Amino acid sequence: QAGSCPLPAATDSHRKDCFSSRPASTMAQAIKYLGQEEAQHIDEELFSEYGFSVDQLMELAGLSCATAVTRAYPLTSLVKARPSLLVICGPGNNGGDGLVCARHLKLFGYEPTILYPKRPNKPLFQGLTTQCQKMEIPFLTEMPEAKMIDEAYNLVIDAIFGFSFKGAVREPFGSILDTLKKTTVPIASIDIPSGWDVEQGSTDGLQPDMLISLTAPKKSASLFKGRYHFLGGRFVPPGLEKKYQLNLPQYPGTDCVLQL
Ligand SMILES: NC(=O)C1=CN([C@@H]2O[C@H](COP(=O)(O)OP(=O)(O)OC[C@H]3O[C@@H](n4cnc5c(N)ncnc54)[C@H](O)[C@@H]3O)[C@@H](O)[C@H]2O)[C@@H](O)CC1
Ligand SMILES: [K+]
Repeated sequence: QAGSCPLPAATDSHRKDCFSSRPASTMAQAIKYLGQEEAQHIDEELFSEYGFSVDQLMELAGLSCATAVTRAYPLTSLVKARPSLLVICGPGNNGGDGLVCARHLKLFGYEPTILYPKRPNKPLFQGLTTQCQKMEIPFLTEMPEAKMIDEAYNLVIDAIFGFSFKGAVREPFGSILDTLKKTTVPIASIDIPSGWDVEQGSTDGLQPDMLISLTAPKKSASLFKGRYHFLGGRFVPPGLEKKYQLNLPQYPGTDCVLQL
């Protein structure tokens, strides 16, 4: 995609935003797709060397995800009478991104419902859960059947596993993913389609309609076949971008997401 604007329907002002301050040599290089270990190293470095806290980056990541969802599925485009969404959160930081995303989507006028079956006993996740409860976001006690999900929700947000997922899926997430595979409603996956190998993907796994890659896409993202691939997590310091040769495209203006 050398020299082409990453925005879908680029206006002249968008083009200017995309290209005005980058030298031609940088624009020509493709964005890097990260391996699992590399993604984990970047993560560690952000917290150690660069002094960020998990809460900070999770807030920005979750806000990016909520913003990307509003771009791909604006309120006016939803087919059901109510702007209902199901957000499924896993046991790690990907699940935390899901909680933040749900809170912002509520503020943006959507009606999220959360399924959060394995909750870590840590103040960060307890706080994020309380924030959602105080925002009057309902929490389900069990995974609904596929038919019920198709009837009740416009979209499922998959925040189950991110770049630390490894091996065979353990319960209750195996059954949850099996049910999700039977749904027809669109799925928006945060960072990785859950259940996919971070580098190799999965031939019989979820096929999300949307993928929101955070920081930089992971290798499996090259196998994503859905309609919307967004980049979010606009928090990478230039020194870190350079060290890992991420070749990130320039986000337009003050936006926290861009469509790849
Ligand atoms: N550095 C970054 O770019 C940032 C990453 N964030 C998010 O953090 C995610 C990574 O978070 P984590 O490292 O906590 O890991 P994940 O959220 O990817 O998953 C780890 C959790 O899943 C469980 N798990 C792993 N394999 C499993 C299996 N086969 N069956 C069942 N459970 C399994 C682990 O026990 C652990 O509880 C990213 O994908 C992204 O969504 C953001 O929150 C903040 C910034
Ligand atoms: K995910």
